[in-house]
Amino acid sequence: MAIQWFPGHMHLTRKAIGERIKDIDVVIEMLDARLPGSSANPMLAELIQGKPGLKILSKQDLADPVQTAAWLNHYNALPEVRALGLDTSMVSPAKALIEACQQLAPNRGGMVKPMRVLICGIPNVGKSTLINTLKGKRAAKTGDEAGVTKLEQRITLADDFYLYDTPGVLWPRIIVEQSGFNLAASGAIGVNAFDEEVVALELLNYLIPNYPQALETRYKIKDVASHTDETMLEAIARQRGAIQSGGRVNTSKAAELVIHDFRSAALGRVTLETPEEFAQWLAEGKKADAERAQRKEGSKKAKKQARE
Ligand SMILES: Nc1nc2c(ncn2[C@@H]2O[C@H](COP(=O)(O)OP(=O)(O)OP(=O)(O)O)[C@@H](O)[C@H]2O)c(=O)[nH]1
Repeated sequence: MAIQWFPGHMHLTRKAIGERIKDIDVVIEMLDARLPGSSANPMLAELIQGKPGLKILSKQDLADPVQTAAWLNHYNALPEVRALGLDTSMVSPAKALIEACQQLAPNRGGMVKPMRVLICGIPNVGKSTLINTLKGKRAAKTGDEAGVTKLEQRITLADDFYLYDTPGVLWPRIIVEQSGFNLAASGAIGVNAFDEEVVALELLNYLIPNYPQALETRYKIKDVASHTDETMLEAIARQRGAIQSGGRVNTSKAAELVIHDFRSAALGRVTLETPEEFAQWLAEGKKADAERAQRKEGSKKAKKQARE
């Protein structure tokens, strides 16, 4: 799925992270618990230069708790990585966050230096919400520290614990096609950048085998398993009275409804990818990407030869 990126912003963000990273002890990456793999930024690994990482699965109140546990286990099994699930219902997430960072970077010159933590995440993942909760009364915003860009803010979480917000936006180049659909369904991508009907069909394609009960309960449609994504979208349109003049079903309206119901958890708590599924999509995506690059290189060579 083609998505409009903003290379200018990206460049500034990469530069700012590059400048800041040498002073950082731990990098927090916020991920959407409904799509942890797709909301991750593969480029981050190369930017953070092997610093320990804390993955925060945000919006866990909207995600399938079984899958959130599976993703947390998956990340916690990786070296130099810890993972935490959070949502806005946690009154005081700072304690868990500080503890996890201290476990990841216990020896910083005998604890004399303060802990410096950088927080990153794709748009809409809940970064501002978490930062505002963390700020509470201890808010300290500084833009005048050497090397701190104007956009960057520093939050003092404890006397010896500083949290730096990444300036700008860090978008990945999406090589997993399914990730584009899942990001669009989650609300991370502006509505003008994708076709709602295509995204709703992909969503239904995942929900029919994985969350049939959720569809049956929400839309009062029996025998969900007998439906394809297209017949399901039509059935939802009919069920909800989304009918155009002439009696044709309004699948565009139904698509809007399905996406809204997923985002608001009216369908219940749903996760769109398991660690195993995402690993497989990623392997396929990388293979297709390499083949594309090879074809491009081949056609470049052929054009060059034709010119000579
Ligand atoms: N249900 C639920 N909604 C959340 C949670 N955290 C954030 N949200 C909602 O998600 C939306 C995006 O949250 P923000 O905090 O603005 O996300 P952001 O990552 O700062 O987004 P940008 O400002 O685009 O970078 C808002 O509507 C929040 O209310 C959560 O834990 N649970």
